[in-house]
Amino acid sequence: MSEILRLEEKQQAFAELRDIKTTLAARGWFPATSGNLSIRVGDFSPEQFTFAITASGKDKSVNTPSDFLLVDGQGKPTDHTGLKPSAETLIHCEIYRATGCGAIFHVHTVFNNLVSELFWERKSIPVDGVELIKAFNIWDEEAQLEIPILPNYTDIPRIAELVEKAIVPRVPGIMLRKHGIYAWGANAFEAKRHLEAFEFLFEYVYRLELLKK
Ligand SMILES: CSC[C@@H](O)[C@@H](O)C(=O)COP(=O)(O)O
Ligand SMILES: [Zn+2]
Repeated sequence: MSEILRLEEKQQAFAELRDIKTTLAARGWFPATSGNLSIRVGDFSPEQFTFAITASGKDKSVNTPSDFLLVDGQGKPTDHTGLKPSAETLIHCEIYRATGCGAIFHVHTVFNNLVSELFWERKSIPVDGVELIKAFNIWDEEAQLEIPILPNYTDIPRIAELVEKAIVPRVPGIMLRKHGIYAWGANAFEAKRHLEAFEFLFEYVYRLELLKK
């Protein structure tokens, strides 16, 4: 990739990340510095790719000149920078490698944490026939989904190694138990639509469970 093209693509990815970060922060989806966002830049092969990701530990409700950096497929910074990539960068690496997607957004919310615990023994969150499933481009009438849940190990590489096997082809997301959702898409627009659909469905599933009791 030429240096000029790379710089342009990097700046475009950083600008897109800033916009989505601002929008999601306004909803309160990054409490206590939680959450991370990434957008892939340039060519992709499972062996080699680059993406822009949020720096670790930042207050994601504030925009600064040092919020994002570029990393490679191993999660290592590609530029000289004092910034540390997200502590969860290796999970992004594995999702990109397994899916070839273009953007990944991760948030912690009370509803996603609650349903991850409610359905932990099942290892997936069932969603039955809700219209918003169509946001995943699934058009079957009364479609049924199972959103996979992985354990929330402290050691991120231990989680990363489970990602590829856990991915369900038509479900663009993985939940970590009592932690949060990773949602992805072909680009930032699609990843945001998927993330919003997941969060709607988690609140629906949680409230339905309460009503059934
Ligand atoms: C501060 S609690 C959340 C973190 O432990 C982590 O799960 C998270 O989502 C944010 O980590 P970060 O390294 O800023 O990307
Ligand atoms: Zn997290």
